Amino acid sequence: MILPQDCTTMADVRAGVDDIDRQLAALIGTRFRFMDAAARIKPARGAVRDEWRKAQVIDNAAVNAEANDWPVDAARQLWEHLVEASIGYEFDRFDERGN
Ligand SMILES: O=C(O)C(=O)C[C@]1(C(=O)O)C=C[C@@H](O)C=C1
Repeated sequence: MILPQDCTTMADVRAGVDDIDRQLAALIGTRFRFMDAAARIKPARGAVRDEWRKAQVIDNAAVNAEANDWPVDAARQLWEHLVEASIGYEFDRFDERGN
């Protein structure tokens, strides 16, 4: 894969971005498989949304962004959406259990 510092055209840049996005999609897919597991393991529907853990996950995302040299505010916004999407998905999977 081409490195950012080696890009000389926008085609190079976009090929790099598309490759990164494919990798992100695979990782996010694996993250959603953990939501399948959470929906299977949690004892009650009321446990699906956990605001304390949500705050911890978003704080972790901010620390990880800073460690990898990208904007902390962007990380907080992205993970806010990611965790809310995960919660919605987890509710759907939990409700499929039927108990
Ligand atoms: O840690 C959990 O309890 C999860 O179900 C995972 C997760 C997340 O997306 O990281 C999703 C829902 C909870 O509100 C908190 C965090």
